[in-house]
Amino acid sequence: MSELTKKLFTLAFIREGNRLLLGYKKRGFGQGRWNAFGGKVEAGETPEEAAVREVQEEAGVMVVGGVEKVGELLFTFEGDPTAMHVMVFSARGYTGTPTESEEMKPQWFSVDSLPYSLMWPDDELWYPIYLRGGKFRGRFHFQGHDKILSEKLEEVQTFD
Ligand SMILES: COc1nc(N)nc2c1ncn2[C@H]1C[C@H](O)[C@@H](COP(=O)(O)OP(=O)(O)OP(=O)(O)O)O1
Repeated sequence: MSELTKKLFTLAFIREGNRLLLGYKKRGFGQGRWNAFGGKVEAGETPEEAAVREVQEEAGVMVVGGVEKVGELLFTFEGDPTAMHVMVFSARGYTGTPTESEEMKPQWFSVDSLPYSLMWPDDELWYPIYLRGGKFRGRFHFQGHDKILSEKLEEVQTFD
């Protein structure tokens, strides 16, 4: 079996009570889907620093008080030797007004009516854990970008 190369990404949430800020991805990977904010971790950055930077670049708001890690996900795609290792964070606070960027169009959603049919198919499996304050670790193997062939998801207390 061939070796997988793992690339590190972030995904970060801005949440205010019962509403969650998502962005409509206008270009690139995941184009046409609503998602949290994130991208590649650059050389010399910690995942936390990358998460804060991506939120600022994509949603136009500044994270205040840092980010808390809430999840760790591994995505693999049939026929693709590169796995996406995604660290999921929740911002402790933010300042500023969400503003459309070249990559994302931000919009607030009620946590009770998230647009799951327009999001990645894995999201409706792990979002409920995040939304009730839990932490999780999961892996999802895709055929194309629409079909999950296999999955493993667990709620965890810590990430050590
Ligand atoms: C496969 O399922 C996925 N579900 C969810 N919810 N999010 C995913 C999934 N696969 C990837 N992602 C996330 C991880 C990252 O936040 C983005 C992809 O990052 P992107 O390619 O946009 O990285 P950037 O550094 O912003 O890229 P460019 O600046 O080169 O456009 O999707």
